[in-house]
Amino acid sequence: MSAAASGLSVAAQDRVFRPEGVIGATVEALVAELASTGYDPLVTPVGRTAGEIRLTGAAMDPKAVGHGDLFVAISGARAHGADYVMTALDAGAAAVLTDVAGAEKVRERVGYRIPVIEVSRVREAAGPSAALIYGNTATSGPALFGVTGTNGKTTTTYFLRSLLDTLLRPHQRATGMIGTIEIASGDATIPSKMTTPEAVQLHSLMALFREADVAAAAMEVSSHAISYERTSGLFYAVAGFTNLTQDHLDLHGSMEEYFAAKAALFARRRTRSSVVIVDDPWGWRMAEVATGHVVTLATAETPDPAADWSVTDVAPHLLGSAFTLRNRHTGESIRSRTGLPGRFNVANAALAAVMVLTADESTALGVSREEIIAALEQADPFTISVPGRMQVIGTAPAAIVDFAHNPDAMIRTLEAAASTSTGKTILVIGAAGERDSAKRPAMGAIAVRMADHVIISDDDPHGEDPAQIRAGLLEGAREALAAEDLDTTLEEISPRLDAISRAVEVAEPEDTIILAGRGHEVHQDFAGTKHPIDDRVELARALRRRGFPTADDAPQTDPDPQTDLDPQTDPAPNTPDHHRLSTAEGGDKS
Ligand SMILES: CC(=O)N[C@H]1[C@@H](OP(=O)(O)OP(=O)(O)OC[C@H]2O[C@@H](n3ccc(=O)[nH]c3=O)[C@H](O)[C@@H]2O)O[C@H](CO)[C@@H](O)[C@@H]1O[C@H](C)C(=O)N[C@@H](C)C(=O)N[C@H](CCC(=O)O)C(=O)O
Ligand SMILES: Nc1ncnc2c1ncn2[C@@H]1O[C@H](COP(=O)(O)OP(=O)(O)OP(=O)(O)O)[C@@H](O)[C@H]1O
Repeated sequence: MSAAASGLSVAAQDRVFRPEGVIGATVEALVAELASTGYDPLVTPVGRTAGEIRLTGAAMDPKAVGHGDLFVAISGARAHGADYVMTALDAGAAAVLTDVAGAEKVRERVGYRIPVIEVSRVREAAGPSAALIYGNTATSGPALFGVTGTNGKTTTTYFLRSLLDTLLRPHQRATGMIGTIEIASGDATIPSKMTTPEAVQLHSLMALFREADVAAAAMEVSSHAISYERTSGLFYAVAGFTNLTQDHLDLHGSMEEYFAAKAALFARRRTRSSVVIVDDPWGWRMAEVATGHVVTLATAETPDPAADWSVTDVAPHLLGSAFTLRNRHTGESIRSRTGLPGRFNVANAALAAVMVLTADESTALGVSREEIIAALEQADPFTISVPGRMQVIGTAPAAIVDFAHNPDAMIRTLEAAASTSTGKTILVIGAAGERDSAKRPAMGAIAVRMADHVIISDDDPHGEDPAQIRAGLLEGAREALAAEDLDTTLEEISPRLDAISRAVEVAEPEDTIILAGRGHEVHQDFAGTKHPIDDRVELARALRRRGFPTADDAPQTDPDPQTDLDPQTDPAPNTPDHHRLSTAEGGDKS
């Protein structure tokens, strides 16, 4: 089943993408579990048999509640979930887990019609509660591979799943994936709302995976998810770290706190093994604070010889690169490749490879080391297309849609363009509103330093004035232009559709066009109104208009250019566009 095709709302898809044979737990058992793990629960029972009520699911969004669910009502930034208890009750909620304020609200709204379990740390208690209901333990499976880091999570997760699939398919075992773009259990998929879902959904997915005989799953773990306790009660076979650079400082405050949030994933109680890229000091620090089995990986051009694994002999291979993985201790040497452009994709592929090689030592994946090496060397698991990640839309000029929306990702992407382009690099860039505004001038400066023609346009303004966001980027760009004697062409063009047309208009066949920042996204959010626009579709259309060739798998376009963007306040539920959807709930890519 593809719930994505079913036309259901996103919350409804969460509700149907559930395991069927959940034995569940009684309210009494849940209260005992929470008491024994230090949550000090207070229960408001409804009659003498309340403890016997069996909970067979859990949900945090009242619209995702199903019959027999524990409704977890949290106090959010804008509302308290308990304000919506009536919706949950109508949908069949069997008990509520909430805090003291929530318990009061439940009493006010529905009296004593439903048992209420009151704890002080609801988000933290949600994980173990859902784990008990869905029967998840540290060893219940599937083998989980978690990836965190500022950039590269989505790509590495796709690489991991592709490698796991190559290994497990011959054994008739399925794989799963949880991340920014989609959630997949074998062949069934639903679009994602968040990079890392709430704990209640994660635990439901683990049970669903087991029902679908999913032996291993790859998942992205955002720093938000760690800070908001979404991964509570989950246990990873291997956790991987890509890198740490400036982003999300509006949530974490400082790089130190951002680092600390990520570091929590690499604790022994969360993961059996950790694989850490140590190309910079943050990586080495992560390897130092990680507890349990820690494996280090160096992927830089001059790899740190102290790392356990290193990447060497990187050479061009089609649009991507071939590379060798060497183990310092065993002398093992594995030649593999990735079809995705950019040196950073070698790092992502190497991380996926070493995570699976590491799991082989500690987890019963059921495949031999020889099979893993054969897959890496011969099956090309990293030559896949990842939606909106260095996605090649045109060939002459090279025309790429990428998700780079922070300074480091921009540098990496523009470096990749410079290394393959013989002509000029034309960049379209914007920045999201209401998110980490400190990074805008830095992004503007990087743009004019590294591209030849920069078009500053809009990303998702959210509630902010788009002109003010562009001004932040322009400020950094103009300062760099003035101070560094650059001869970059700088333009400001809004709306984005015009910026895309302009980029193609000024391009020659030997040039490279990069549309950065929006990747797979298909709507722009202007103050809560969704304007449909897909960079991949619009770029393909503009290229065809000028008679330029498009890549074999570029989106097909109709002959009429998309012009007026229809305001759409309730986006299509099946768009692979969590940022736009999640914006309606208060968050997105920042
Ligand atoms: C900033 C943040 O993380 N916000 C999360 C937070 O929202 P909030 O505090 O604003 O909650 P709220 O809107 O006040 O609602 C509280 C409760 O009332 C319920 N409610 C609320 C309003 C309503 O009309 N009806 C209703 O039922 C909500 O379902 C919720 O249970 O709690 C909500 C419920 O769990 C989350 O869904 C929401 O994540 C939103 C979707 C989000 O987008 N967060 C972003 C920042 C995020 O987590 N991003 C990372 C990736 C970042 C990256 O790497 O790019 C991610 O993992 O996705
Ligand atoms: N290893 C890497 N190092 C630096 N930049 C990278 C790396 N991998 C990808 N990027 C850049 O970051 C962008 C986002 O990549 P990806 O979606 O894989 O990362 P992510 O961590 O999931 O991002 P987000 O958290 O914003 O969803 C890419 O489009 C590319 O420009």
